[in-house]
Amino acid sequence: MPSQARVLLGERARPHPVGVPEGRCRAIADANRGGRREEGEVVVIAYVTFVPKARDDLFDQQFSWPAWLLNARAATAVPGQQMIPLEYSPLTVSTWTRNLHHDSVYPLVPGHEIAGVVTEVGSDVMDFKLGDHVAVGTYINSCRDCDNCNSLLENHCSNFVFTFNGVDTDGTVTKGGYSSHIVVHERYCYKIPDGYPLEKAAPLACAGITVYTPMIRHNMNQPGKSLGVIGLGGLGHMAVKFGKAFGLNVTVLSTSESKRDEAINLLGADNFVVSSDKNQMESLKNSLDFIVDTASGDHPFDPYLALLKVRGVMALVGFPGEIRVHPASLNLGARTLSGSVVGGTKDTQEMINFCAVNKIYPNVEVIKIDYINEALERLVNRDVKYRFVIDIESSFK
Ligand SMILES: NC(=O)C1=CN([C@@H]2O[C@H](COP(=O)(O)OP(=O)(O)OC[C@H]3O[C@@H](n4cnc5c(N)ncnc54)[C@H](OP(=O)(O)O)[C@@H]3O)[C@@H](O)[C@H]2O)C=CC1
Ligand SMILES: O=C/C=C/c1ccc(O)c(O)c1
Repeated sequence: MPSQARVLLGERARPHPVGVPEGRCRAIADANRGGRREEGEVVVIAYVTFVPKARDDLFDQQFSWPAWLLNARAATAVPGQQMIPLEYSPLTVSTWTRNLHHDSVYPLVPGHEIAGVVTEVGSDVMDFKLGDHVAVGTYINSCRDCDNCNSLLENHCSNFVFTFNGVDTDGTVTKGGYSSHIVVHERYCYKIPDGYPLEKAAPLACAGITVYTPMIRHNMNQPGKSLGVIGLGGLGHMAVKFGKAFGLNVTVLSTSESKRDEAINLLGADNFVVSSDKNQMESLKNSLDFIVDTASGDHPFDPYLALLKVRGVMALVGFPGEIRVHPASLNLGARTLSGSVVGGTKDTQEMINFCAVNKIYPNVEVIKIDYINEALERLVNRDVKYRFVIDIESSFK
């Protein structure tokens, strides 16, 4: 019988040692709970991303920065246990953190792009050992019995458990990576190859796999094909990197003229189009094999679908409020509008290995915890290239 996976975070809440301005956050005393381990689980303490998208929600009375500050502190204070200190934690606050689904359970500890070092392994763990560098992504459990799980497409298991704000098989609400450590079944843990910078690894576990999956599924790893990337953010910049590594002709479709130079000269995109410029969009019509739509906000779909060749595919990975498409945008040219969500465990490990071999690294800005409010401000203003990563360990030194 497979052992049950759990994600369990910091042991005890303590007064946090880092000053955070009054009114910006509120401490949660009961955010943590005792850690338990079972066979088959590894303990990971890590770096986590931070990507808030709506400022007000971040200061929601029950969403609390100190929740994870406290967790991070507690990690170093638990005696007698080998654990992985949380080192970097990219800031990502997504739909759940914002309670857009109205299902958030508080206190809420986010963080679903996690990278760290294994400090403890359960007796049944086969593939990991102490000291391994590992990542944990969007989900930490699934039924392990359905067709999707048996195909290692656990991301489509109807019982998959989100890394935070999910209800695990034992009824507990999961807490994410803004924490001292995470205990996770090895199935949902990915090996980071030797030499891969740990502080850059966390975004692979969500941003990376989310764009890699539809690109592979739609055979966009064939050199010479043309790729459009809507939205140059955490996901979009990874799509550009994968596109170039696959030998594609990459066009960035952005709302921000200010990103042109970076897209072309740093990320290596072949073309950059401001989506509000009708002439630029017109010149691209019927030219793209595939588009990956990473835009986080509402936007029209018809102008982008018009850029696809006959039988071209646009894969939606972002979560706009709604999709409105004129039927002719799909019927004429037999175009497809598809969707995708993160990726399975096999594909995730494959993607990480691909990144290591091809030296594909997410662009991150490593920050300490006391920079959190400035980071928030900059995130709101889309001023980050392309993930803030919190160096938790150093923040407490
Ligand atoms: N399907 C899945 O499995 C997953 C989905 N997501 C979703 O993907 C989306 C992107 O995430 P992430 O990359 O981290 O977010 P970021 O905030 O890092 O980037 C999103 C980018 O979208 C563009 N954008 C924002 N608003 C609009 C708008 N109204 N119209 C057009 N473009 C817009 C901007 O790029 P620019 O300035 O270039 O226009 C922005 O930089 C989010 O909706 C997120 O929830 C995230 C992870 C997994
Ligand atoms: O089931 C849907 C999950 C989507 C998702 C995963 C990760 C992330 O950052 C999101 O914004 C959405």
